[in-house]
Amino acid sequence: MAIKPRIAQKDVTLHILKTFGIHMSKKLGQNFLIDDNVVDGIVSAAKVAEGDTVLEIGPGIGTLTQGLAEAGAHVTAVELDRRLLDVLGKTLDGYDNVKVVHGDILKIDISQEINKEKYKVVANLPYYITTPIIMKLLEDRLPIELLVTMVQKEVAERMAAKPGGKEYGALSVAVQYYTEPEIMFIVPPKAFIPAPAVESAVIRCTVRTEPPVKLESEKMFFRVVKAAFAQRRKTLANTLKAGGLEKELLNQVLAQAGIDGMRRGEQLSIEEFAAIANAWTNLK
Ligand SMILES: C[S@@+](CC[C@H](N)C(=O)[O-])C[C@H]1O[C@@H](n2cnc3c(N)ncnc32)[C@H](O)[C@@H]1O
Repeated sequence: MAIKPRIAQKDVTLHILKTFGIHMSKKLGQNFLIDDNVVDGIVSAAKVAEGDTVLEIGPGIGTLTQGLAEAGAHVTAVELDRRLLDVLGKTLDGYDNVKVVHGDILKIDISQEINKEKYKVVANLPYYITTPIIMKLLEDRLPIELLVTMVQKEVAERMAAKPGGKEYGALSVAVQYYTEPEIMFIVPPKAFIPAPAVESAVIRCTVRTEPPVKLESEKMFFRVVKAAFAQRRKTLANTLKAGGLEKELLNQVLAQAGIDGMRRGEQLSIEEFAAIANAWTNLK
């Protein structure tokens, strides 16, 4: 296995970009890591051990990939930007535990690329599609045990938010339904080139083996959550009606769930959303 000069340094990254004539694409969310400590921090947050299988999304020029490979992981790295394939061929040359796949993570069939009973996802995500990527990985119920991702700090706060605050929303409920999220550390803009306008955070989401609530219908649960947060300022009674709950059933559903219809979605726990969804499913 090759041990090379670390890519996560400003001068090394600039040299590689210059050599290959690469201008970073804002459209593709290209902010490359130039801080070695951050790469090491991500690898250790993901508890990467010899022999682990890791899916990396957006390897860029291979900065984090190198850290993962040196920790002994078998890495499958999916990169959309064709221009970076030549670069990755060079920067990852000699690592026999890395496979680079050219494709769009939102479109490829991941199970075709990784055929393992359990794997980890580790990525410095392109910020323009953070939420669709995370939701796809979770909703597709891939055999992922852990997701460790760099995201905008504000998105990490929304993912990990508890009821009651303005950060708490449909993303919080969905992420916490599938996983147990923990914000691991905050990363300043200067850890990247180009420096993004916002702070970032590394969040670790441990995928649950059992859902945290018992549901009659998962579809109904997400319908209720979506309705409750579609108009955050309105009462639950109003948002549920707007979400299709017939007026005649509304009071029965709320009574059976033991929830006051004057409350707002942002105050409800996952258990309370589940109670409404189960009551609605039973009474309809
Ligand atoms: C924030 S950069 C991270 C690069 C590198 N991992 C690092 O930490 O320096 C995001 C990477 O995702 C790639 N990317 C953007 N959209 C993608 C998509 N839909 N599928 C796969 N990769 C994508 C970008 O080209 C870029 O290399």
